[in-house]
Order: sequence, then structure tokens, then C-alpha cells
Amino acid sequence: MAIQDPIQQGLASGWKHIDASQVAQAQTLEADVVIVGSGAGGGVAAEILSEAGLSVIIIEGGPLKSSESFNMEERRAYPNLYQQAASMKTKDKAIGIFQGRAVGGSTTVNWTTSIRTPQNALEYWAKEKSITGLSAESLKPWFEKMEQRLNISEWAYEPNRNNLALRQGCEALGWDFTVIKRNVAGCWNSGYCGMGCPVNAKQSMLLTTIPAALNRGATLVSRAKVSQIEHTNDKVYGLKAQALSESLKPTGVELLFKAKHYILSAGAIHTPTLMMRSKLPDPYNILGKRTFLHPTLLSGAMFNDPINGHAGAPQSIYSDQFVWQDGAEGELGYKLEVPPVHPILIASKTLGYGQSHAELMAKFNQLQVTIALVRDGYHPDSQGGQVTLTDTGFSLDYPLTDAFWHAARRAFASMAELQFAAGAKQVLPISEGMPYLSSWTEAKKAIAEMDLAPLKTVVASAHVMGGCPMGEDTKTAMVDSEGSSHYFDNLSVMDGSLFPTSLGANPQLSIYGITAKNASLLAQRLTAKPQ
Ligand SMILES: Cc1cc2nc3c(=O)[nH]c(=O)nc-3n(C[C@H](O)[C@H](O)[C@H](O)COP(=O)(O)OP(=O)(O)OC[C@H]3O[C@@H](n4cnc5c(N)ncnc54)[C@H](O)[C@@H]3O)c2cc1C
Repeated sequence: MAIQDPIQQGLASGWKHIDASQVAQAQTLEADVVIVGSGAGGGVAAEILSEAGLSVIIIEGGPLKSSESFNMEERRAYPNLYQQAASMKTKDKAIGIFQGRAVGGSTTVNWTTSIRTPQNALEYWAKEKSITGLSAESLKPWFEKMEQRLNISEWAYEPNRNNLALRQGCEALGWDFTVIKRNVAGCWNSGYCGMGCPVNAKQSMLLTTIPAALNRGATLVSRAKVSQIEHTNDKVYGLKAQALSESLKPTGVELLFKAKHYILSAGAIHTPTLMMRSKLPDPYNILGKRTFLHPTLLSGAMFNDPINGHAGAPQSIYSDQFVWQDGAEGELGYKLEVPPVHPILIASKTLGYGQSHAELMAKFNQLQVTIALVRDGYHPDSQGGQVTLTDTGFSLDYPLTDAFWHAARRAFASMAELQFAAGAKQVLPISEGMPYLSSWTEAKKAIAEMDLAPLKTVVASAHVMGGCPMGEDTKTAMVDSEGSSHYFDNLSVMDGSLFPTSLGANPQLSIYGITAKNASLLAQRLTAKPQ
């Protein structure tokens, strides 16, 4: 069956798309609103503002790719669609970070799990982080709007074996679990979401809000990296961007963007980096601090029967048994999920080399992987990471603290207990020096004594949050609770960098809902007739 490619069709119908790699001379482009970044925040903002009749330009550092080129191959997807070819790391290299870099941002490559912001997080923000107007009740209509827009609904099919093990372990132990809601329409259940959906089922920004904005006359500029926010004391008056070549190197051509209003949606890490590089006022030294990752531990398990974790919807079950167990401010909690099990992804997130690694990869199809995402940013010993500028870009220093390691040990134990309860023959906590463990009794003892340390223990993240927090108190927040800058009338931030803590849940729906609310308020403000 031939797959229709709505992006190619849209381009053929006359969408305004400028591929900056093809631009030979400096240009200035103008609109009512210019948005930096086309991911979860940028996409939703673009649709809502163009629907309100405003002219919109979306600037994206990555390329415009579509199903035509999504061929389910890791070796092509990671260099083409991810920041730093999916090999981004924290300063000490102890945490591997995944972030998208293409039109649609991380939503083009994400795994479609869609969860509303947990009540515990919202209550903590109201109490401790001077955030107003973001209760579960006030956000409800915005979540409903985005759930409908992106066809977010509970996965109605049998989970794949990888997720089924998570469910069976929870059932056997009497632990909480939930069937995941996903933003898909007509999903083929193939399991390759992380490489760009080859059948256009994933309702990413690439397939939904960005085309809607382009249909309303918005302009998309791809392969253009915004490098500077030009500003006076209280107004932004332009953005400078570098055109990038097909291999995403600066071509030397400079683009200038002018607008009435500017929105930063470059994502956590990149929004604060751009603000810092542009020397935006930050009297309380907030920018880039408190960058959160949901630092994630992995536990492998060998089953007798095939697991084939590469096939089928990558995430369809999660367990919140341990996330908020001790309250928001108590010990760090962790959410249990599974990742897709593709060879490069898993080979880069396991340990060993030579024979031991070859043996593990030889049994790849029997490998079940459970992950524990640690909820960072609430406990006093969990302040997240700090982004700083370097000559070539940025660096993220994320110290893994005692509170984190304490959670990690508990998480490894929970994952092993769950995997044995689900029928695993052996469990392998992914940390240097750990052997295959053959029973829960053996695992319990070994995990209680195991050495946990940066670079020994594999830690990963696909959830980058914070670094440009919202809130009413200027001592702790860069923008207010609606995402408007505390320092510039015509600047907003709409992306995952707004969160003052991590969420304890996968972030995309929180970004969609909060952006829908804030972009709608902004649209009202920008289209209001002067009195
Ligand atoms: C592999 C993977 C799996 C994930 N799975 C899930 C999941 O199942 N469920 C879930 O809820 N979340 C998931 N996430 C996370 C989720 O996709 C992100 O939290 C969300 O997309 C972040 O939205 P954002 O708008 O903050 O940034 P992004 O979506 O990352 O978009 C930011 C965009 O800005 C661009 N940009 C950055 N700097 C510049 C610049 N200077 N100039 C121009 N453009 C710039 C980037 O190239 C990028 O395209 C996953 C992420 C990854 C990487």
C-alpha cells in the first residue's frame, strides 16, 4: 500500500517553506509573531496564533523531513532527527540525553505516551513555586482540547511483550499500573516511533499543528539556527539566525527576523542557552539552573520466550506505584515504564564489551527492558543540572546526588522484583560489575550491595525540562505563569523549559496543554482592538 506523504503534498500545494540551506543571501523576514523551535511548544503556539489571524514565522534549526525519508533505520534516524546524533551527554558524560532536532522537534521522534500533568506537581508548583492559575481544574479544558486535537486515547490493543511483562509483574505483585494514552491515528503497531513515524500515524507536531499553521499561511524556515535575540532594555526587536547547510553546519548566510511578538520554543537546554548567549537580563541568576532530566535507570531481563521489544507500540503500560510514595518532597520517587528495544539504542545503553556484550546482543530478542524514571527537582538534594555557555555551544553539568543514588538502588530492586514476578529467568541491572542474577532473593542481596556511581551505572534521559522557570516571583522565575517574560513585553517562552521541577510523568501533554492555554491568552492580547 502506498503511504501518502502529507508533507510532500502540502509543499506541492504551495506551503511557504524556506530551507535555509538553499538561501544564498542575507534576508530579513517579518511577521506578527516569530517562533523559535517547532516542537511540542512551538507547534501548538503556531497553530493557535495563525488560527487567530496573526501572521506567523516558525524557525527550526533542524531539517524538514517526512515519512518519505523515515525508513525505520536507526543509523539514519539518529544523525538526521536528533540533537548531536542522539549522543548528547552531560558534562561528565554520566547521563546520555535524547532530544529531537527536526521540524516537529522531539515530537517527531517521541514514543507517543501522553499523560496530563500530575496533580502532585501542580500542587507543589502552586505552593512552592509561585505559580498561579495552573490547577488540574483550570487546565482540564486545555488538556481536553489537545487530547482531541492529537487523537490522544488509551491504547486499545494488546501491549507488546515488553510492556506486557511490566503489566504482568504489576499484576503478580498487586502494584498499580495504567494503560497508556497515545497520540496516534491509524497506528500500525510497528514500534518505530523513535525513528519518525513511517506511516504518518503519530500525531506529532510535524503532522498536525505545523501543517495547520502552514495551511493558514504561516512560513516555516528550516535549517536556520537562531543565534541572537536583539533587544533594548524592555523590548526585543529582532532575532538573528544562521542558515545551516544540509549537514547542519553554518553556511555563513545570516537571516534576520522581525516581529511584534517573539516566542522561544527551542526546548529545555536550548531556550535558556539562547537567552544566556543574548545576555538577556537575569538579575537572580536563574537561567539554565534547575534543568531536570527524569534521570533514568535500566534493568535488563532474560526471558525464555521471545520478547521482541523492537516490535509493537513502544510504550503502552506504566506503573506509578513508586512515584509519589513519600509525597512530593519526600524521597525521590520513580515511574516504571519500558523503552523500545532497538539494537543501537540498547547497545549504547548497556555495558560491557567484547564477549560479554556480544553474548547480550546475541540474546537480544529475549531481552525485556524496564526503566525507572526518577522524579527530580522536589527534594532539597535534587536541584537538577546547570546549563552553561561554552565556546562551541553549551554544557550541562548535572550532579548525581546521594538522594538520586538512594532512589536508584530502590528502583533497581523494584525493577528486578517486577521482572522476576513477570517470569524473567535472569535479571541484569545495567551497572558495571553486575552479573546476571537468577532469582529475586539473589537480586535483592546483590542490589543492596551493588556499587552505584557516575559512568558505572548507565543513566539516560529523553525528558529534558526546566532552565527557564515560570512563576510570579521574579527571584525564582524568568517568565510569569502565562509564559510572558518578566523583563520584555513582547517575549514569551512556550516549551518544556518552563517547568520549575520535573513532572513525574512524560512531558509532552503537559507542554501541549499549558502552551494551548498560554498561546490562546497571547492571541487574545495581540488581536485585541486598542481601546
Ligand atoms: C526519543 C524520545 C522519546 C520521547 N518519548 C516521549 C513520550 O513518549 N511521551 C512524552 O510525553 N514525551 C516524550 N519525549 C519528550 C517530549 O517529546 C519532549 O518533552 C517535548 O517534545 C519537548 O517539547 P519542547 O517544545 O520543549 O521541545 P522540542 O520538542 O524538543 O522542540 C524544540 C525544537 O527547537 C529546535 N531548536 C533548538 N534550538 C534552536 C535554535 N537556536 N534555533 C532554531 N531552532 C532551535 C530544536 O531543533 C527542536 O526541533 C520523548 C523525547 C525523545 C527524544
